[in-house]
Amino acid sequence: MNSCIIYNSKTGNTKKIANSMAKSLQTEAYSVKDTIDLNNIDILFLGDGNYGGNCSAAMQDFIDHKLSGTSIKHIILFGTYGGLTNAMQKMRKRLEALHLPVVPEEFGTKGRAWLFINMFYPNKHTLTEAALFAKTIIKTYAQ
Ligand SMILES: Cc1cc2nc3c(=O)[nH]c(=O)nc-3n(C[C@H](O)[C@H](O)[C@H](O)COP(=O)(O)O)c2cc1C
Repeated sequence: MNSCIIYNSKTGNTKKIANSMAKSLQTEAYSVKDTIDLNNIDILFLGDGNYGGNCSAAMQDFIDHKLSGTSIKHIILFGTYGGLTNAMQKMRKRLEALHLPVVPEEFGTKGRAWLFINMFYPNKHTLTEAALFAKTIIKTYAQ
């Protein structure tokens, strides 16, 4: 089964998580703004930050216009946030509204925001957790 990691990241936190997952799966992480060939992808990891309680406009556009009609079998959400996971919840609702195959498991973690908030996140520990999460997902769904 082929997997792919796609993220949006305005200040770099979600990108770090995406890259850690990619390293553990020996693949690459792509920005949502890249031109990505979604053919032959079975498992898609999709991640973003939380910006005012929602994911980015770029991610909203990607979900709404790029995923329907592909043969993706499982979509796994991940994200970073200052305090709340509501952007991930909105991503999930958006995917579900389009009947896209988002799985229950997700990975969310704190990301550095505004000066001293979550100053040391993501860190070595959370990056390792993200890598382990990605590996567990592949074991679960790549059958
Ligand atoms: C413009 C902006 C708005 C944000 N709004 C929220 C918010 O409403 N709730 C929250 O928990 N975090 C909020 N944050 C914090 C980010 O979600 C957090 O720093 C996240 O790790 C950013 O991901 P990124 O570095 O990949 O862009 C905001 C950050 C920015 C820059």
